[in-house]
Amino acid sequence: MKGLPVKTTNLTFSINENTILENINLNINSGEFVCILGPSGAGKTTLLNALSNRVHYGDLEGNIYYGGQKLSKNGESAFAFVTQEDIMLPSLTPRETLDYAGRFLMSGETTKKERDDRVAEILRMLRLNKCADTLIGGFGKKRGISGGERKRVNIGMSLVKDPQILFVDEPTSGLDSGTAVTVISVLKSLSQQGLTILCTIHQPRKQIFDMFDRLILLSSGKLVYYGPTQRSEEYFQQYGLQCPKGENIADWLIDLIEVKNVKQHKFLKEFQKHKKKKKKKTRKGSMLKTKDQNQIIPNKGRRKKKGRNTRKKKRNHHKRKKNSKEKKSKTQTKTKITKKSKSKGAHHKKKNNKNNKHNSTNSEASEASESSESSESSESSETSTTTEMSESISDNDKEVVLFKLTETSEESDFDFESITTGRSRNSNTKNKKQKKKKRKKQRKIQTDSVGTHKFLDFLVSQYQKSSFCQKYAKSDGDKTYEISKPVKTAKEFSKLKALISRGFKTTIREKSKIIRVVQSVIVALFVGFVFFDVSSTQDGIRDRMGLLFFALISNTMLSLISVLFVLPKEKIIFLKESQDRAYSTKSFYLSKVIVDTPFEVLSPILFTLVLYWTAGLKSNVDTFFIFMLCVIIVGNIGSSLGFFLSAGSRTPETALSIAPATLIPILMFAGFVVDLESIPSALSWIQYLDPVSFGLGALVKNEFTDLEFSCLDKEIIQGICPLTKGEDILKYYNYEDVSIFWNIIYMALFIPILRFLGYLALKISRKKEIGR
Ligand SMILES: Nc1ncnc2c1ncn2[C@@H]1O[C@H](COP(=O)(O)OP(=O)(O)OP(=O)(O)O)[C@@H](O)[C@H]1O
Repeated sequence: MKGLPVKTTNLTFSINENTILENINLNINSGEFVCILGPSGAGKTTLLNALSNRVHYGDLEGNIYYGGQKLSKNGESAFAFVTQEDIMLPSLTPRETLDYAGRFLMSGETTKKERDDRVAEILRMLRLNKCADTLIGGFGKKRGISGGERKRVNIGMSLVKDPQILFVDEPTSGLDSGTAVTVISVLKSLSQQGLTILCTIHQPRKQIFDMFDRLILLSSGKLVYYGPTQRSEEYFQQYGLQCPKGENIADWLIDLIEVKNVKQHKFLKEFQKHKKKKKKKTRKGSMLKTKDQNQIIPNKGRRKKKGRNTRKKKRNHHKRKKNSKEKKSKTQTKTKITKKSKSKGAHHKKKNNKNNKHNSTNSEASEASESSESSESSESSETSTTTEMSESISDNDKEVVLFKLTETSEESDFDFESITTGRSRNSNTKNKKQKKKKRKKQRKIQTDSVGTHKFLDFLVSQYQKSSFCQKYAKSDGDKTYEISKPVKTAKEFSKLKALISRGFKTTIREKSKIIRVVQSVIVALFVGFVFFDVSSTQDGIRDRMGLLFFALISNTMLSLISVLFVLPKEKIIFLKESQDRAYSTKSFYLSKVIVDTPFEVLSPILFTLVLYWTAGLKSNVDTFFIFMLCVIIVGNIGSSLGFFLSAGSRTPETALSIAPATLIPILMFAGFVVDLESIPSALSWIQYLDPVSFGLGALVKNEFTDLEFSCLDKEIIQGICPLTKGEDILKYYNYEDVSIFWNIIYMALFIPILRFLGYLALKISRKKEIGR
């Protein structure tokens, strides 16, 4: 396996001015196993989608390079995406699933033997040999292979085309911890074989977390950390943020960066403590020792704080005196240092720049420089950390705000100490009312995310300046890779053949269409016995018309419903495979029509054979075949309508709920329920959009022509039997001028029209869902 490196520069993604990803710089080497971690809504999936060219909405800015190149037209063949949902056909086995994926995605020149070998290799790599020939199951069918095995089949489907980068969305979701470990270890072994793998993950246990080479830590679309997974803990330690012993580092990291986390004050407290500790130590001696002019900034801040701290002064006169003295001395010191450090600061800056240059050209040296920074922090560790913080303060207003949080708190009641300890600073105040008021305010502050946002901004800007960022996110990175040539997949006709073969296999195994055939026989038997040997009396006229109407409507409904229960689910698979450019919409749609049609011919034939003779309709060969033809056409209209509704609906549920709304006008305007002559002229045009109205016209004319009727005694009115000739009946019901031939043609025209509309709906749906 040959992996490809991925590099992003200032990747920013926004939807309607809402920034989802902000300035993401990454440099992922080939063969690395990278984990994207962050709280819910952090932008993990969006980042994965952006990297895999799956965002077809919003504004994507910045650059993405795959193997040093921007994405070319055919470049997508270099990567594969494993969706969070295991979308696959339940009535296929893992081996068949991978084989069909191979027929769509592998090179058109691949022989069957090569494809079989590749499938066998993937089954072995993913440890799926045991269940290779078991039906996948699930998805409304009986249970088949396990959840972990399904996940691995899902991964396997992406591997058939031999990608260089694999994007995996939440591979462990819905799996128990043991199965999750198995899935991740399979991915790890793939990355060890050279494949670059990026995956989003939710709350991984330690064992899983440790398997990743690199960690992308996101919060609110911002990069908080990108670097080696194993060094993430060490990175945050330098800010006094320490994962408690025994706590899962991944959980701790998510808690740390979650903006709305009310527990966040815990980290602020840690951070505050750390800052104060460093400040104290720095104050003791580092001020004069340091050569960096930036270090005077905290003192500047402190000076301001003291100037503003009027309440404290009132409370403690003695303290105020001391403070005033300190202030004086600090101001003097500041002046001294500013003068002294002007030249030395410039020198130091130069030195830093030099180091940075060195870092970017030599990764080993960069490591050294980075560890020198860490050792700086261990040697005079406190000094170094304070330096980093003060740099951030002086360089960026945002951080100044962060540092001011405690200072301004005394004015604005933003009191970290009281937040973190839960005790009021004015604990000596005896006024209970005041205390109560204060506690109320504190509770409000705890849930306020302003502070945590600033805390996050601090972490983000701190990361931007860190050597980790220079080394892992912004460096030139891996140069040892080879870009595979885009794969030219099989011809569309071969894919159509594969789709038809898959369609017949799944239709027969799922028995959906078999059920449709059986249903039509049962319905025909039932209706045949209700109308058994329909009479030729006056009552028989209405019965015959009812029977003809019912034959048409029942076939429309049965075929419509049989499609609605199957196609929307297959549409999900179609959309998934279209993302991978497996085949064209035309091929999929055509294969569905080809697989559906034989069942939609067989069912009406069996229906007619059973019903026609049971009910005792006109015994004439022509009449029989015209009846059969009309029922076949109407059955196919029902399935075409089902295709249209399924293709145009987003979910199977929507398609099912729209179906009755389309059937009601078909029933109303067919000409049996309501006399079409009596319909208001404003609505009467609808009958021409009702295929059943044409069908009923053809069948009534077909049945009643040349048929003789008699009267029972009770039906004779004033000694006359009103309707004895079929022609009189046709005249009475306004079917006299109907042409059987043209009515059948008009009715049959609905099939191509609805099929075409279905195709358009599917194309539009594909465009909407996947952007092409
Ligand atoms: N199409 C969209 N339109 C509007 N907002 C969107 C869209 N897609 C994502 N977002 C928003 O972008 C943010 C990031 O979403 P994303 O799904 O990438 O987060 P996530 O980290 O993967 O979350 P989770 O772990 O819960 O899946 C969310 O606030 C989400 O509401």
